[in-house]
Amino acid sequence: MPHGWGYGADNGPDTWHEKFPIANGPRQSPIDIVTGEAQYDPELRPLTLRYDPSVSMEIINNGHSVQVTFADDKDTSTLTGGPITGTYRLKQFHFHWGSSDNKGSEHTVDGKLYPAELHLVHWNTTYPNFGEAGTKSDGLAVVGVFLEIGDENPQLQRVLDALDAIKTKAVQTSFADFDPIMLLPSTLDYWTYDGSLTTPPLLESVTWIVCKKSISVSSAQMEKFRGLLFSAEGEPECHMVDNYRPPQPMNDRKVRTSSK
Ligand SMILES: NS(=O)(=O)c1ccc(C(=O)NCC(=O)NCCc2c[nH]cn2)cc1
Ligand SMILES: [Cu+2]
Ligand SMILES: [Zn+2]
Repeated sequence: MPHGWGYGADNGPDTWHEKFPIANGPRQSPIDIVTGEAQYDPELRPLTLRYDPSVSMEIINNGHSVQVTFADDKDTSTLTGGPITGTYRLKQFHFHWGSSDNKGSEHTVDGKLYPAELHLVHWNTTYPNFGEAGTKSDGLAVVGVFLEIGDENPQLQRVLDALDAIKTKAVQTSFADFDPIMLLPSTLDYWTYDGSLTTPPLLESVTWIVCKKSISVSSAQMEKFRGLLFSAEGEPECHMVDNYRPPQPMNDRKVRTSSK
């Protein structure tokens, strides 16, 4: 996957518009969630996440994040309900994090940055595959979960224990029987808005569903994420940190919330 974008000074978020002009589009992500302006919508349904751990496949360092991929050729791991209609299939989850505990999330809440953010990426099964869905305004749905410094999170530990095997870019290893439901907070109240992928190609095809409740991560666990490298084996080491895009203009969008 030879391409130039990244999070450095010369290829970071402020340069992405050069190759991806949609970076200045009307429905870009992430955003700052202004809680006082979020509108309660009684028509929003509860999220229904039905995940089957047997379809987790690999864990990959793709040069931007650590990603766990799922077999998505059947309706085995799905998202329904919430703000979406129809069935969306889980394709992958990944994280964004900072070089220190005071930053790292992509979405912010009343200006607050969290140390990390988990993204569970789903695509609308009315389209034939993820690639096609990515070109449709209702093609993708990403569930975002904030990580907050606190107790060590045992559910995360299995992901973190795999990181030593995928330290450098483009390395992957098998990662079977992982149930991402274990990574979700206890209650699934959420904010939702129409947005985009937060990395190139920045496609404006994402219904964002950001959980109000965070999950815990210890500072020591955060250090494990920071041990990953953006760089490939044999290249000068560049630690994978601050792989987050800052909040983008809201323009004329509204954030709705599932609870008062
Ligand atoms: N942060 S986020 O908004 O949740 C998100 C951002 C990008 C993608 C994506 O799917 N992006 C193209 C792609 O196919 N990405 C994998 C292949 C790849 C790219 N670079 C290295 N491997 C999915 C979710
Ligand atoms: Cu890439
Ligand atoms: Zn992401």
